[in-house]
Amino acid sequence: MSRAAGSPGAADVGATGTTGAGASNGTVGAIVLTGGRASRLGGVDKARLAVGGRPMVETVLRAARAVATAVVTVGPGGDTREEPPHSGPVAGIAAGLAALPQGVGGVDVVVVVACDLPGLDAATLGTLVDTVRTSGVAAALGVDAAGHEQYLLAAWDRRALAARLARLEASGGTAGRPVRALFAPVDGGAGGGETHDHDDDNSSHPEFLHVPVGDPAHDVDTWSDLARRGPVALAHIGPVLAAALDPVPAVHRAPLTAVGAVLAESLVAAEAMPRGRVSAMDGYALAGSGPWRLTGSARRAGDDSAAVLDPGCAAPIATGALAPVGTERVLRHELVEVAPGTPALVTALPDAEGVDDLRPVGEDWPVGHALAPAGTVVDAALASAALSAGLPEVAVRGPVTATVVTTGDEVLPAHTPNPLPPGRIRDTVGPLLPAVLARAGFGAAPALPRAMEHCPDTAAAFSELLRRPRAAGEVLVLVGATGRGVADHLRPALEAVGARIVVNGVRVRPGGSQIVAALPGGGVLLGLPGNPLAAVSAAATTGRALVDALTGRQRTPVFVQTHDVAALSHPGRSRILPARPDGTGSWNLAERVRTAHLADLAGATHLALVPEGAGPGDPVELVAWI
Ligand SMILES: Nc1nc2c(c(=O)[nH]1)N[C@H]1C(S)=C(S)[C@@H](COP(=O)(O)OP(=O)(O)OC[C@H]3O[C@@H](n4cnc5c(N)ncnc54)[C@H](O)[C@@H]3O)O[C@H]1N2
Ligand code: MOO
Repeated sequence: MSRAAGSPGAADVGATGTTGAGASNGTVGAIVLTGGRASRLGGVDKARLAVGGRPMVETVLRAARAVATAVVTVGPGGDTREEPPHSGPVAGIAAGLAALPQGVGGVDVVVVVACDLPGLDAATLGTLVDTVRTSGVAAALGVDAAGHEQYLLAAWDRRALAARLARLEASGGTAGRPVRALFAPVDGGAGGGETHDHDDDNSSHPEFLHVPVGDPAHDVDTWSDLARRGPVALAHIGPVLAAALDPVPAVHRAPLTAVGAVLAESLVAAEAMPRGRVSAMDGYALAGSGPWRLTGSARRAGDDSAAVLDPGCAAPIATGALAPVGTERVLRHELVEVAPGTPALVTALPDAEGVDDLRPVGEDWPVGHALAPAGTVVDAALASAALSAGLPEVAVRGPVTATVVTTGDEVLPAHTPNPLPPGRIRDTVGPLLPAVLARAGFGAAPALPRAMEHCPDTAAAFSELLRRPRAAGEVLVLVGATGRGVADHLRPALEAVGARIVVNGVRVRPGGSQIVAALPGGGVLLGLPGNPLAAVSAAATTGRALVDALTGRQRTPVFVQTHDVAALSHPGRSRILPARPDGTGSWNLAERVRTAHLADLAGATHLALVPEGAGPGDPVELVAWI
């Protein structure tokens, strides 16, 4: 995790800032925990994950600075660190407290917050601080609307926090302790350790108060937590979809009918390659040492008769033929000389030194050899190899299928002749989407051009379309209506039919308004923005991530160095730009694109994914879009 941007350095600790929102009879300090391994987020730098366009840690720091005169970040690159590193939040809080100003003029209330609270605001922290000050409890902690405690959203009486940390330190140390240990009952204390709702009468003098704060108590622990908070980064679509959608069930298929599907299990050879001792060349099977008498009968591929070759003898043998019993070596005919006679004599030429054209059983692979891991796409070569390995069937998922439906009452079929009525346009993207989706990994594109299904701009038509029963793994690809305009029925219809939205916008241009949702009738919706270039970009990128999520496909991305990536990059969102080879091993990216047509994509075989905030020399991912 990098240092929290804008976090105060050690010199800033104790600097004067905004005073607490509560009745102030001392100063407020804040400990912001930025560490943690983010294991359910694939180990990303959680603090820097952006929600609403701002890294979560910046939101939390902004709120903390509004109520506290001293703010300490604890974590890698922060003001201080837990000891030892990665020893958990309690050790982090101990390190943070030690870094806050002590003694006269020091803090009397300590706010303890995690960095992953993107809904946090100053008012919430002010309420917690006020609660501690006015009630005299050890700590006030936030709870969400469902009543779940958020231990890392609390305001503490400094002395109570110090005492509890000292107690834990004395009984095994603070390292590795769960944060709830700080709230554990203290033996002998009247009402010790009890937590009470804020509204309770406090006759039993609880040590802790629950303060209902609602959304600010929701942390981001998973990809689904992140996606619920609005547009996700282009780079995070894959993990967000994988976390939100179940893969389609695995089925068994004959290898050649599984091309395009994804291995659900590793492909393990049932038979060795080769299965028997066979000749790699047309030549002579040889037994014992030479010269050899050519007495054996010729051996052809497919002949499994019980022929025996005696020592000192040779027999003609064909490529792929099983060697007769007794064969010790095979030499291709270029490497021997055959002298006529009765019998003829076979002699090895000098170049035969060290050569043996007899293939032992399992020379290429033994029984049980894993030819490809789960997640591999079955291509023609792998299907063929599965046959070589004696597999009548392979376990696969997919291919998933796509049904393309256009929207927009202004959109007329692609073949509509001139003159078009004013304000109307032709469908210039629907007919080619099947090919783009096929490139992304969906099942084979139907023949083009084909009649597109079109959904009229009415709420009823959208609801009917979204409710229609669909097979698992069928993706409804809708073009347009993803916006929030007067004619955009998709979002209201998704809500009306009870769909589960899993991606609600992506931080990318073009294509930012795209939507992915699990549909009530089965299947998944991929809502593409209506502008043709945005639709193609989203189909190529989110489309392939959907295939990955639904099939378990593992892909190796293609990264390249390009010219001017830093100049082309935007700080807050990715860009998708047409890419063309420059003829010298690098790529030229279009500087800008117009999205209402595909003219800027003509001749560009690839789309370049320019990461947000890219620096000079940063790699760019290339996606073959068609
Ligand atoms: N207030 C805002 N308005 C819009 C924004 C925005 O951020 N704020 N973003 C713009 C961008 S960028 C896009 S992309 C679109 C996405 O919205 P929709 O998915 O609802 O797209 P539509 O409004 O349905 O269509 C947009 C555009 O594309 C034309 N279109 C639609 N389908 C086809 C087709 N099959 N073939 C050719 N052209 C098509 C449609 O006529 C519109 O002109 O929102 C912008 N607005
Ligand atoms: O998604 Mo819009 O067309 O960014 O271009």
